[in-house]
Amino acid sequence: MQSEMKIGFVGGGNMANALIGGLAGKLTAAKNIHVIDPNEEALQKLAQAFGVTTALQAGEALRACDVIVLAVKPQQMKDVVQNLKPFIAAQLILSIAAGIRAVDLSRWLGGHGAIVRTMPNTPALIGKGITGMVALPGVSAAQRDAADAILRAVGATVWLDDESLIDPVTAMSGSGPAYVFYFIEAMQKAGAEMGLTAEQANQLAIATFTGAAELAARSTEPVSLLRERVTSKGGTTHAALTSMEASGVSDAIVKALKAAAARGKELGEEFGRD
Ligand SMILES: NC(=O)C1=CN([C@@H]2O[C@H](COP(=O)(O)OP(=O)(O)OC[C@H]3O[C@@H](n4cnc5c(N)ncnc54)[C@H](O)[C@@H]3O)[C@@H](O)[C@H]2O)C=CC1
Ligand SMILES: O=C(O)[C@@H]1CCC=N1
Repeated sequence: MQSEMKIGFVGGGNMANALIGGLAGKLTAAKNIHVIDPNEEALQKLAQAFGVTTALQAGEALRACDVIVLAVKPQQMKDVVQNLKPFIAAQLILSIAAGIRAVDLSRWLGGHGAIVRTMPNTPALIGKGITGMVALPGVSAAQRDAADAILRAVGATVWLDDESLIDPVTAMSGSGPAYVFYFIEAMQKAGAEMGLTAEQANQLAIATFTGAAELAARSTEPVSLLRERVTSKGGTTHAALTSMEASGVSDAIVKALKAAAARGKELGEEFGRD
């Protein structure tokens, strides 16, 4: 059932598009979604695609919102939030920015307590996102439900007790779609180098990813067992996995995710000062 929730977006870029795609006309009517962005082209695209209302800067429409989603780059957050301050009263503030800590957002907003920090991902665009979320103690049960409803409109939600775990979530599912695309690109390249057409390589790589991921999602058994079932003794999979182990692929992936989490923490320290 559609709610009457009024949702403001500050920033109408990639991630706002992904979220609005799942919300407009579903959780709430498109007219209840208001987007602020200084980029006129971005606003036109959103208005045309979803029928949301837009403005180049914050105004009364933002003040009337129940929830305001902060969807600008971490580097811009402090300036953006300080300019929003005159328009913030009781609204729930929902940040999707990597790194930026809730306590810094609260300070920039003069001690605002109703803040939920989240980390969604781009599959939200097709309703298959997953979002890690954490609430400041000043968030009411109703506001927590509203935040959950917004992110559940575009996929699954995982609530965290400890804000520091948002950086690992960012490293896994926030940035994760890029690792999957990277792996698919490498498989496509291999297929093409071995003589398949680009179209065949594309079809084979993507169907393998979606099929294996669906199998893992539906299985009650550990993923390692599913892997072993593909790996015949002395066979082709064994040859590939032995080569990957020799190249340190698993260790490299663990190292890469830790680098992403460290960068998240660093962004918070770098752009959350004063
Ligand atoms: N792209 C992704 O996969 C994910 C991104 N995020 C987070 O989402 C946030 C936005 O990222 P993207 O959408 O990828 O970036 P983007 O660059 O596509 O969008 C940012 C938007 O903010 C707008 N903007 C700049 N100054 C503004 C201002 N003063 N007021 C309002 N809007 C302003 C820009 O014009 C742009 O349209 C970031 O903080 C990022 O960490 C979180 C999860 C996944
Ligand atoms: O790369 C980034 O910083 C953002 C956060 C997660 C996905 N994209």
